[in-house]
Amino acid sequence: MALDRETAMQVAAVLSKGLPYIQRFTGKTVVIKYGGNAMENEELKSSFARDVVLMKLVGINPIVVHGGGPQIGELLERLNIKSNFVNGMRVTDSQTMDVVEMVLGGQVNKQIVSLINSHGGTAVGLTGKDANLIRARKLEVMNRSPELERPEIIDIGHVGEVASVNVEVIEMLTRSNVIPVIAPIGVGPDGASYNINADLVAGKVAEAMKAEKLILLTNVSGLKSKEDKVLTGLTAKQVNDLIEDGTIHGGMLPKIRCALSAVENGVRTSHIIDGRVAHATLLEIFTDEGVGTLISRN
Ligand SMILES: Nc1ncnc2c1ncn2[C@@H]1O[C@H](COP(=O)(O)OP(=O)(O)O)[C@@H](O)[C@H]1O
Ligand SMILES: CC(=O)N[C@@H](CCC(=O)OP(=O)(O)O)C(=O)O
Repeated sequence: MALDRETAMQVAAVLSKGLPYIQRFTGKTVVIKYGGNAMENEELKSSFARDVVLMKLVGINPIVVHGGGPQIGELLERLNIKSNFVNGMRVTDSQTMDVVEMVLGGQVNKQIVSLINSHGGTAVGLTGKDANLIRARKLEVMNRSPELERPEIIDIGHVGEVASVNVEVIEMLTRSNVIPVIAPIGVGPDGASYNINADLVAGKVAEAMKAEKLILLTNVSGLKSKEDKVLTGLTAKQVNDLIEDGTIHGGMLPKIRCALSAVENGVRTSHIIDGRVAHATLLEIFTDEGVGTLISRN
């Protein structure tokens, strides 16, 4: 479609403004966690896929780790299977694990792969089981209720944490210009599947790949204070205080913990941003208008 001269000039100006950012980030790895809550509608999903394709074309290595909590919840409900969360983690019995694997490894993963490919990228979908990409161990959750004499372990079933990431497989894909799209399912020593919170997987992949950025796309405008203000530039101590007084709870707990851990373990910056804003990823990378909460090493 031909543009009028004024619009064409604007496009040229915008592209030119992106140059310093492209120079800064080309050759760098950016891990993007695409949360199930940020997959609100087709338009948003499409704009996310276009952003990822554009990043790859200007020499950035995007790695997508996706969630799908609401999508798992929907199918569980249709199947009349009850689901509970402890500390932001889904209690996962064997039946629930089957549903998690179907929804994350099948439905959600392939949808994202297809979208990226339909916009001209080359995406390949994997779960942590492919080439032992994500080795997992059972996650132990402690009940520290003051009513107990001593903390007790709560068994939340087939829920895992990341034991290791097979960096070579990711590098092999990115070297071949492929965009890896990873579903957060880990494999145990005995070959069993583990349901892992997608933020945890994204954080560990970012650490293992020594990523420049970890971007966590969610459905809020950032980490918020009690007064509902978006907070940025937080220290580990401030974050712990906010957890203790209950300001940070639910799904934000694993998110903020892995954002902190990532910057403490070699990732330059972590960002918790609003995935409901169209082109949120581009705004974060190619402008100074980064939206949301920034967590950096210093
Ligand atoms: N202090 C906080 N600031 C912002 N969101 C918070 C906070 N504490 C809890 N939350 C909740 O965390 C949710 C984001 O986590 P989650 O639902 O797991 O999203 P995602 O699917 O993107 O991982 C928000 O929608 C919000 O309800
Ligand atoms: C253990 C655990 O809670 N796993 C998550 C995995 C998906 C996920 O993390 O999805 P979002 O990022 O969309 O929340 C779950 O079962 O919902």
